[in-house]
Amino acid sequence: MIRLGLTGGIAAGKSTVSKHLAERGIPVIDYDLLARKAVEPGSPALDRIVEAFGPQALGSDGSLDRAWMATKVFAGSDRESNRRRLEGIIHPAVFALAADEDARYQESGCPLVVHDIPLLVEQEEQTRRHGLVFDHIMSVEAPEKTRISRMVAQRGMSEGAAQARISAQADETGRRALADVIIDSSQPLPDMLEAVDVAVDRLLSLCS
Ligand SMILES: CC(C)(COP(=O)(O)OP(=O)(O)OC[C@H]1O[C@@H](n2cnc3c(N)ncnc32)[C@H](O)[C@@H]1O)[C@@H](O)C(=O)NCCC(=O)NCCS
Ligand SMILES: Nc1ncnc2c1ncn2[C@@H]1O[C@H](COP(=O)(O)OP(=O)(O)OP(=O)(O)O)[C@@H](O)[C@H]1O
Repeated sequence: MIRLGLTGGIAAGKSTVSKHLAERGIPVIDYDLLARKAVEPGSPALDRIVEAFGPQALGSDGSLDRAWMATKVFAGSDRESNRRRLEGIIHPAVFALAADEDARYQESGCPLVVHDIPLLVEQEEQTRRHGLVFDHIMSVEAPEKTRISRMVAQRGMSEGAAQARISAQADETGRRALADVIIDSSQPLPDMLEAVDVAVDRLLSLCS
């Protein structure tokens, strides 16, 4: 089974690419989704977050207050230590869930599985520790100013909050150092998806 790591900075277009690949019937493991699953009400990770950050971490419905948590880990002078603390709680659960999903796809004989993982560069060592070694890495890229305007226009984020997320992540150089496929998401969507198809078809043909 080919394991393709799909990465990119925030709002670069990873989900657009992974949705397209899923529509082609290719299995996708979505780490943002797993990170939400890991902190569902009743989960050990959510209990640990409350222990670490206090009851303000919970909204009135008892689930993680994501907007509050985002201000703790992406803004303020303690953001880096807070982020490390939150990641230390959530990531082990996320990578364990991802490894389980990956194993299920492997058992069912899938030729290719995509790991949609925003923090692939930052967490490369941790993925390896969970036995997740990528045969290929696709990085989806767009200029910072394009990504900021996407976040502002489509997600209602302030420019500062958008910039803060970018600053919390590896830069393009870090991603390029690992990637063997680069997808430019500043080109028109049909062209971008065509480039994705060409790259993925090539990977599939290499293993047949
Ligand atoms: C802080 C949280 C609650 C904010 O939630 P919110 O709904 O605003 O964002 P969401 O989870 O949808 O993430 C959106 C994007 O933010 C970026 N992002 C998320 N977590 C991080 C992080 N720890 N470091 C850098 N960028 C991050 C990614 O590009 C991600 O695609 C949430 O992002 C979180 O729990 N982060 C820690 C878990 C994590 O690292 N997730 C990334 C996948 S493993
Ligand atoms: N080639 C493109 N042309 C125009 N808009 C695009 C293109 N690719 C992606 N987008 C748009 O950019 C926005 C961000 O894309 P997407 O949600 O896929 O990013 P992401 O990398 O998954 O973000 P996150 O890191 O938050 O998960 C979306 O509104 C998407 O429609």
